[in-house]
Formats: sequence, structure tokens, C-alpha cells
Amino acid sequence: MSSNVLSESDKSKVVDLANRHTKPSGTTYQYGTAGFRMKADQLDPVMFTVGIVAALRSKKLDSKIIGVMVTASHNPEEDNGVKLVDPRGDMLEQAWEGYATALANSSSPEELVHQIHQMVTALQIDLSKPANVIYARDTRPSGPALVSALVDGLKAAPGGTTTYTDEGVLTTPILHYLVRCKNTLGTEEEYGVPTEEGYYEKLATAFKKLLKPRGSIDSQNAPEELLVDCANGVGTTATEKLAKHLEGYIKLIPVNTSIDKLGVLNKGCGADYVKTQQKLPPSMVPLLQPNQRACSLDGDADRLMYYYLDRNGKFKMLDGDKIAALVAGFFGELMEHAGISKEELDVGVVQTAYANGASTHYLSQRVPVQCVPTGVKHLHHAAEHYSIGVYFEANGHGTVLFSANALNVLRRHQATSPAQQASLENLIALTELINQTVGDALSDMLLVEVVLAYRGHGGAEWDSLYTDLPNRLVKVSVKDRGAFKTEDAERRLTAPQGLQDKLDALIKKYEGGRAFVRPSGTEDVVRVYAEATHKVEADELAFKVAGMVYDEVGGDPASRPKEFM
Ligand SMILES: CC(=O)N[C@H]1[C@@H](OP(=O)(O)O)O[C@H](CO)[C@@H](O)[C@@H]1O
Ligand SMILES: [Mg+2]
Repeated sequence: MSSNVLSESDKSKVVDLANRHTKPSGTTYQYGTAGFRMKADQLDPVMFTVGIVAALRSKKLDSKIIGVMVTASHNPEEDNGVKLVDPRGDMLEQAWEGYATALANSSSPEELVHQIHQMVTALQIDLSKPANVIYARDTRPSGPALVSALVDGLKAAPGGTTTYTDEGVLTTPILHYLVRCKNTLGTEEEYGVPTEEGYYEKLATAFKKLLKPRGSIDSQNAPEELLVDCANGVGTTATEKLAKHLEGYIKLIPVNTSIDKLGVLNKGCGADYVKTQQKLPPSMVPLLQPNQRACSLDGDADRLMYYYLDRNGKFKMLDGDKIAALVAGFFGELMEHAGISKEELDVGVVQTAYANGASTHYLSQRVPVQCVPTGVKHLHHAAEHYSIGVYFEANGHGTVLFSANALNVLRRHQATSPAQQASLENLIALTELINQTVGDALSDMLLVEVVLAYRGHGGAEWDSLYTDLPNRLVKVSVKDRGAFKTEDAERRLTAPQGLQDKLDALIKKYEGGRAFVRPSGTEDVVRVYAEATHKVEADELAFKVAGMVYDEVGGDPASRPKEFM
């Protein structure tokens, strides 16, 4: 019998277990751009309430499997976080973020019961349904204890049985893959074998179809070996396991692989280090040779940054924008070679305001380009509107989505020559190689290697697609970042009042100038981005805008950063 009411025993179960996970007073939690994320020692009560939300989400969706990933990605090792994965392997539906936030902020076990009751009533959740949840974590030492709190939450979930499975230590994209596989098993949309091994096998099989074994013509341009900076995190084991499947095709050499020591995750390495420092991780310095490329994963292996040394040994970065530029063109080419018209399948690219202006210019001349607010969920949803939707954040998080119609067109298309057939098969193999659930550093890395091998290009040729405009990102600490409101995909401020007009007047003075201000969704700061034709001017514009922002909201003159102008 269906029920939207918590029984007395449901309530006392919640209260009993909630008493072990009380919220410290004065802490406010927020399900933000990437779920809940903060210092690990504050997360215990949140993990507990997330367990309850995961079970309720499963009940609401006819007992479909919901995923929970415990990670703080590229953040320092002492941080941790948690995010929910919906049945198709994508991010939690946005409307539920508010409920997750409300439960996390309940001030007492009784208040929590009340919040659950409100949620169940508002969403008409049939509590009698069973719930199914799987979870995984990254390598952070705080992970196991947080997982125990999560399990208490799963046990506390009201109504019918909640079944849960510990998938152990995994990359974020593998957990997303598992969720989709398990939910589509035995259906027409079956996504893959629902095991970690199934994931490596799927990627490797597709890669081997695309890039014939070493020695054959197609692969002569692939690198003998590729250095992969694993950020001292969970990407280490995943890279090692994937490497075994790719033997004879490409040799992956993991670097920054110490996952057992304290304090080294993401430190001096990883995708975020490369993007923000714009230099080689120190451990790569003795390893990388001129004209050689390498890549860095982040702490949960969903972001990817490439780079190479030019022939003079100078560091050159190939970020998410460059990846988007590389792969968007490739799909157009393959479709043409397969005899598929642009009317049959449209290719589109989705970026955020942080995309380098030069990449937007380059891409806009070739394909439709859309700008959306920061955060993968926004990019992912926008990309779903194209037959082939390419989305990447500049920081290296992204993937390529194929619509159901695109898959049908590829399946049904009749090639009229062996060459067309080969291109068609390559397109189909790409739909297998590319993770359809979320940005995936390992899958993206193989995609990049395939495109470069086909074109016979190295880092330098790839880099020459366009030249990045000089740019600068600055953080401004303010009392209340909530005072900053934006519109037009976060490119313009609507509050504080009048500030955007001042910015416009300033930006106008700079050749090729572009700048915008937005509150971060993951850190207690306001971010300033600026670019201009010349480096000195990009820096000057960024620091002038930062100064304006600081002064506008009454920043203390005594602690005004000295570089602000
Ligand atoms: C400028 C920047 O890199 N912002 C990052 C950062 O978001 P903020 O809202 O800017 O803090 O973290 C997000 C989650 O990882 C990521 O999606 C986004 O790209
Ligand atoms: Mg990440």
C-alpha cells in the first residue's frame, strides 16, 4: 500500500540515528555547484542527511538506483564533499538541491523529521517503495568515516527497505558509469557491463577500434607513451588498470601516484594546479622532453588538462577550451567522410564565460556556440539539445553527448563506399569511447589521443588552432558574496547596483578587453576574470576590477590586497 506518511517507528529510527550525527550550531550547509563541499571534519551530519535524500530520491523514481559520490575533487586533501547521481548517471535534478540543503540544515533530530515529512508530502513520495543506492569515495583519508555516516542515513530512511552497495574507492566518472549501467541493464538503452572492469573494457574496446594496433598506418602518429599525472589520487589505480587494457596500443605512464601518504593529494600536481599555475607540476619537469605532451587529472579524475613542451622546452597549456576546439572539428570531419549531412546531425559547443575569447571566436566560425552559467550541470543540459553536443569548462571538465536521434542516425546510415563505412564505424566507436554520463578525464584523454593520431598532429599543431588571449583570474574576499547577482550567463552584474556600468566604462579602455564578476559557487569568494590583447593589460584590467569590487562592498582598506589597483 502506498504511503506518504512517516510511521512512528520511522520517526524514532530517524531520531535515534540522527542523534549520532548532530549538526554543530552556527554551521550552514549548501548543496552548491558540486554538491556539499567543505572541510571534512564538518561533513558528518551532512553525510547522514544525504543518505536519507538518496533513499527518498530512489523511492520517488520507482526504486531506480541513485549514486552517491564522496569526493572534494581538486580541493585540498583535508576537504571532502558529497554529491548525488541521478539514474541516467547525470547530476541530481536541480529542484532537489533545495531539499538536500533543507535536510542538512535541520537544527535538531525532531526538526529533521519535520523536514523529511515536508519533503515527502510536497513531492508525493511513496515511502512504501524500496530504495536502491550505490556509493563510492575517492582516496581521501576522511572518506571511510564519512561513508559510515552516509550508511547511517541510508539505514534511517523511512518506509520500505533501502538496499545499498559500497562500490569502494572509484573515480567520479566510474561511479556515474555504474549508476547508468545498473539502471539500463536489460533495456534497449543498456549502457555497459555494470562493473569497474566493464568500464575499462568498454573504453579500451572502443579505443582499439579507433586506433589500430601499433605498427599499422592509423596509429603511426600515436605517442609511444603518455605521461599521466594522477594528482596522487584515485586516478592512479584507474590509470594503472586502464593501462593494462591498452597494452600494445598506447603506453600510459602514471606519475604522482602516491595515494597512501597524507597531504599530497592535489598538492603541486593535478589538473587544477596546471590550470591555475599555468606551469608543469614539478614532478613532471625531469620527465617531459621538448615536443612531448602529457596530461594531468584532478583528484577524482573528472577533469583533464593537457600540455606540452615546445621545441625550446617552453611549457604550453592545452586546456578544456582547446580540447573542445580539437574535438568539435573532428566530428564535423568524420560526419562528412561518412556521408552524413549537417542537417541530419548538428554539432554544437557549450562553454561558460571563463572560456578564452579566442576559443569562442574560433569555434563560432565553425559551429553554434552557447554560453551558460558555471557548473557542469548547466553545460550538460545545454549540450543535450544538440545531436552531438560538445561541452567543456576551461578548467578541463567536459564530455561529448550523443542524442538518442544521433545514435539512431548512426545505426541506420547506409555507407556507399568502404571509406564512408570506416568513418561511420569510427563515429559509432566514439559514442562508446566517450563517457555519456559526465566529464571523464580518462575517456577524454583517449579521445584526444585518437583525434591527434588521426590528424597526425602533436601538441604544437593542436595548440596552433588558435592563440589564447592573455587572461587573469582573481579572487576577491568579501563579507557577503550574496550581494553579487548576475545575468546573461553570469557575464553581467545586476547587483550591487551601478557596478556593471562602472565596469563597462573601464573595460572599454582596453584593447580586446573583456571582464566579468560573479560569486563563486564553491568558495567564499567573488571571482574576477579579465582578458585583453596584451598580457600586461589583462592583468591590469583584472586587478582594477578586483579593486573596484573590493571597494564597492566596503572592504577594509587596511587589508586591501596590494596588487589590487
Ligand atoms: C572558475 C572555475 O574554475 N570555477 C569552477 C568552480 O566553480 P565556482 O562556482 O567558480 O567556484 O568549481 C566548479 C565545481 O568543480 C567548477 O565547475 C567551476 O568551473
Ligand atoms: Mg573533479
